[in-house]
Amino acid sequence: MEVTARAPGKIILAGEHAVVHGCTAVASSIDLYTSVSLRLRSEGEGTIKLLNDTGLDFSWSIARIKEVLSHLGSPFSSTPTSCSLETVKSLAALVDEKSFPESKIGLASGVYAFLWLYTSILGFKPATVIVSSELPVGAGLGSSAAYCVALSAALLALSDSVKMDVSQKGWFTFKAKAELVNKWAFEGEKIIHGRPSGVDNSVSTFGNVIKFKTGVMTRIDSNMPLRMLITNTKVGRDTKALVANVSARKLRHPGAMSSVLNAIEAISDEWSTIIQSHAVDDLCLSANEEKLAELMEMNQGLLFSIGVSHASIETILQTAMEYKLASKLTGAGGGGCVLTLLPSHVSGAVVDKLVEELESFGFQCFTAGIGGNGVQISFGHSS
Ligand SMILES: Nc1ncnc2c1ncn2[C@@H]1O[C@H](COP(=O)(O)OP(=O)(O)O)[C@@H](O)[C@H]1O
Ligand SMILES: C[C@@](O)(CCOP(=O)(O)O)CC(=O)O
Ligand SMILES: [Mg+2]
Repeated sequence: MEVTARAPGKIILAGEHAVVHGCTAVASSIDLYTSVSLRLRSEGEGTIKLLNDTGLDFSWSIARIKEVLSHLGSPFSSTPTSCSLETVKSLAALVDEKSFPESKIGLASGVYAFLWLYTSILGFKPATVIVSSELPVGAGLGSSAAYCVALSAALLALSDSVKMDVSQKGWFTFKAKAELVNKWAFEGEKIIHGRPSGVDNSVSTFGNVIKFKTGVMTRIDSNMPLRMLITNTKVGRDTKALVANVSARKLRHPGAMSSVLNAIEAISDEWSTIIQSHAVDDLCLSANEEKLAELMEMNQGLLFSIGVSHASIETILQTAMEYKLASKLTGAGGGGCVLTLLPSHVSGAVVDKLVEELESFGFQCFTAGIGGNGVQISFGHSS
């Protein structure tokens, strides 16, 4: 029995970090996916195997995994449950038994999340799991959420508690279980991020453009053609550390930080109003695009003030400014990706020139479809 699940990455248009502290963010799915193929194997082959296009290749015997985790009473697929610190330590011990390549040590938390989601949802069934991704990992495009969402969807599709019609052909949305997928993915994100807001797993599960505040997601019908250039600084960073640094700054300067976070929330609210409005003509559209550009500049300034920008991000902002284009970091910052708004009047030739200049610094530029599908599954399909 085999299933493949694919889940999209995301861009945060406004409100990253502030959303962790209860303020509104606006985010959109993008058409770059992480895919997870899960094949259950016969009981004779007593291992759980994880193959990953990031270069990881691990296999654990079922007997060893049971020894460490069976006291937890899994599977409990219908009850998304947090992984305790003590259990994370046990998972780390399982991973430490394998020779983990030093250069990939940042991926260890992804493997802990895998072991937690796998055993909680499927128990101790032998299987091979293959992960592949079109998303840069650790670059602000929500690779961690896409990974947790795709993993949760594939595991739930083959779990005993979910009865699926496995004869369905092609990709389809997992509507009936999307809420459950989202909740499990959030538990995986907690292992990777420490304190996720839930915006990334929600937009990856449900797709489209969303507004998100204190765990509540509202779908937004965007009536604006949104074009963004995405530039990857290729500077590695870790969301968990950046989120923790912002929380520490908030503890040191509660009054100032609360004003900054509220200002970011006002920007998110204005973003959502503008993109839902109908521009009656080109003049009105470009006025709206100018407002969004200003909001991006302000959001970036506020993100700088909470300590999550980076010299590489500033270089991109300045370069795009020479073309009168506004940018902001997206995701946790500290490196990772930057969004540059491409208003409708900007020609392909101008974009090409900007891309050439940015790539001459060693950055990588691309565009992506904004606001498409959420998680989808397909039976008997290999990615
Ligand atoms: N394809 C994947 N395989 C294994 N782990 C992954 C994968 N994608 C993401 N991760 C996990 O997510 C982490 C990166 O997440 P994060 O720092 O939140 O950045 P982002 O979500 O912006 O890419 C990685 O270090 C790893 O633990
Ligand atoms: C910084 C934050 O707002 C977004 C993090 O996104 P990413 O992991 O950098 O793609 C954290 C969160 O909302 O959980
Ligand atoms: Mg992440």
